[in-house]
Amino acid sequence: MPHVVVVGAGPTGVVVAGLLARLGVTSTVVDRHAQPYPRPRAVHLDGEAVRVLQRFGVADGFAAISRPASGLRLLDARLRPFAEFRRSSAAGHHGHPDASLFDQPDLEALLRAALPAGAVLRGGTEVTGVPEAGSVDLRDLATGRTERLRADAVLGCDGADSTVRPAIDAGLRDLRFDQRWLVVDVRSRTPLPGWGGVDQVCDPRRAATAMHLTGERYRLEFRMRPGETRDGLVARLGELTAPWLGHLPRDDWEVLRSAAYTFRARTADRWRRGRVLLLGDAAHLMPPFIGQGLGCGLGDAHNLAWKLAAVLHGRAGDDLLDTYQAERQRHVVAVTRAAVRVGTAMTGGRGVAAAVRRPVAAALLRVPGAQARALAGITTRYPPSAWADRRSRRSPLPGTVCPQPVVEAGGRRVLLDEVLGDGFALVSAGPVDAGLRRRADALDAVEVRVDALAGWLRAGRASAALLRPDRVVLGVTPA
Ligand SMILES: O=C(O)/C=C/c1cccc(O)c1
Repeated sequence: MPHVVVVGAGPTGVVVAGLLARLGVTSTVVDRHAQPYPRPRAVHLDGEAVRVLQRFGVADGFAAISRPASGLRLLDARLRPFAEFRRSSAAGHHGHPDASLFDQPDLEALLRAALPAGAVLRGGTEVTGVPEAGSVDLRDLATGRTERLRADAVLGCDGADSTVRPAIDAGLRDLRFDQRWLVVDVRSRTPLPGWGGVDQVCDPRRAATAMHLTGERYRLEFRMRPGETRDGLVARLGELTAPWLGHLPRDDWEVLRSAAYTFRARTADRWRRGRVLLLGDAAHLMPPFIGQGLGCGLGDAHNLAWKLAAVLHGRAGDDLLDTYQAERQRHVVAVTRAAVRVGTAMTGGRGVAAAVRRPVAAALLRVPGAQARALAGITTRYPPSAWADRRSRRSPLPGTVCPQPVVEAGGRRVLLDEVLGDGFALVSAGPVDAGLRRRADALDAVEVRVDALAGWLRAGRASAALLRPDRVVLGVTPA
């Protein structure tokens, strides 16, 4: 059975290992840390990312540790909202709420507990070398013992300071954003007033972020000024947090974790050398202002797992792996630029510029469709030209992700992906042409009639769609 070494046991590493195990590829997941990383990290996933967690097998577990969020608001320096991006708590396009908030330690515990037997986690272990072909050198940090492990592929999921990235001679392209922020997780016994979403305070003197995570936990973030240190700001936490916590007796709330981060926008200039590939923060860094960093890592895992499994099982050539960076980098860079736009709105301009921003942004956001465009770049859409046949190109669906409605199966109502399984799928609400069926047969696709997809197919001028294992549309029968 093919075996992969995954470097980094954060959510992206654990999820890619789990997805590979479902596809018959075993893995060793190594991490320098013996325990999950304790500093404040990701807090938000959109519905598409939760759909990846569903594939991994923890959709219900995630629902239990998260809550749907109401969306994102921009506030002025006096905390008056001037723009709002609303999210519904109902299931959206992907069958899950469009925005969910959670505490990353809860997510890491959930993922690790659900890691399938084919994936073995080894904490307290570092990678000392990634030779080109077929193996990885490891060192146990407690004993110093070294070992060479067989690896048909190596996946660098080892974050911003990746050791795999330099091993494939990848550099980082600067997408022009560098700011120091203090990130603080707080527990408050008294519920804080709020609207259930994320508040971004657009104040060039001290931009800030505030949100309720789950239960008694809240996340607050503050831009650091030049010369400020983490310890200096932590000492002034009472003053910084006063707008949110100032009305509470001091022993009503406590700081759970705090850390200073440099929020950066970067993309690796290469994501792959041979069968050594980068995922998540090892491949891209984005500021957190639209909560998309971790979701992009999970998207990388979803995109790559089925391709790598096909290559390692000998069902596809290595050139299939070329499509990984081609598809993901373009999407992630668009998301990163959207995050930088929000960050610039929060922190840029002083005096007249800051005063003008409020009415201009409010007017712009009243234009129909402007809210969607303001966060444009977030919907996954891969360029289909490389793999869509001529007939399919008349439809806008190839390259987009199929929705996930609830369907009836075996007398139960379940989410569509549960019926489609882990491979290719042919979904229809009308005729399937012979060409698409031939393609589907060659890919061993399951065929399912899904009346709940009729509206989506009709809008896409199609009666049937062939889906990849990551539910991206490969081709259609034109209607
Ligand atoms: O766009 C949304 O609905 C949420 C954005 C978000 C989530 C978490 C953290 C953030 O800084 C923004």
